[in-house]
Amino acid sequence: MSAPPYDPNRLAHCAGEIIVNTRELAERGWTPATSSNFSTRIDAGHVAITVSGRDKGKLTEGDIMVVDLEGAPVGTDQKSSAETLLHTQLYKRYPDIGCVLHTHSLVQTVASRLFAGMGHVHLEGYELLKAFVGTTTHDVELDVPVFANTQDMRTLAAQVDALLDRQPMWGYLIDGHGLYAWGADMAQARRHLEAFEFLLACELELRKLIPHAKLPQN
Ligand SMILES: CSCCC(=O)C(=O)COP(=O)(O)O
Ligand SMILES: [Zn+2]
Repeated sequence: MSAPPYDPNRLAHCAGEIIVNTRELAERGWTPATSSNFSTRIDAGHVAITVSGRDKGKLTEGDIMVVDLEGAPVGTDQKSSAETLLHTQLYKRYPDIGCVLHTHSLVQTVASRLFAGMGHVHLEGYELLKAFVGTTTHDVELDVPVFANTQDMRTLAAQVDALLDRQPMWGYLIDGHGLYAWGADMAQARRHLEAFEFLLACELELRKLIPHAKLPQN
């Protein structure tokens, strides 16, 4: 049997990191009904990613596989996440990106529905905006895009790419679906994911407390 085109020790490290972090996110209820998918970069041309359809709260090493940056399986006939292209497009575009996380929390899903018509969720004035790399003050405005859901990942990936050409971002929502967030490594991607979750929850809570508040126009 020939040696794999990546470092197996690095794959084992990536798989361990995905398993531990995914279990923690699953315990929060952010990965219901086998939803969500997770990946980390192995090297310049390979990504460790969850196998499609697995219970993300019960992942073991056999539930993590390798794909190349085109999303094709490497050294396995397992089927990678149905949303693999949404991961690999980020690794391909940004050599410094090391981790992509996708979850389906209640907050993310409700916010995606509420703000879909606007095309984004407008955030401003929150101290927690400083959790996003490159933001050093609360005094900034951030629009979290909301894309229409589709089963056509090539189309969605092209839409994400087109927006990334115009606006840097650390994550986006998909309507009625969930959130994508990414970062240089697992810790940074998790920080971004948790910041999005908290800030979206704040926006939903504000609308409960002030039911007649106008949704932002921008
Ligand atoms: C039952 S969840 C529907 C698919 C989805 O949105 C998801 O995140 C999980 O898909 P995967 O193929 O990565 O398991
Ligand atoms: Zn999903």
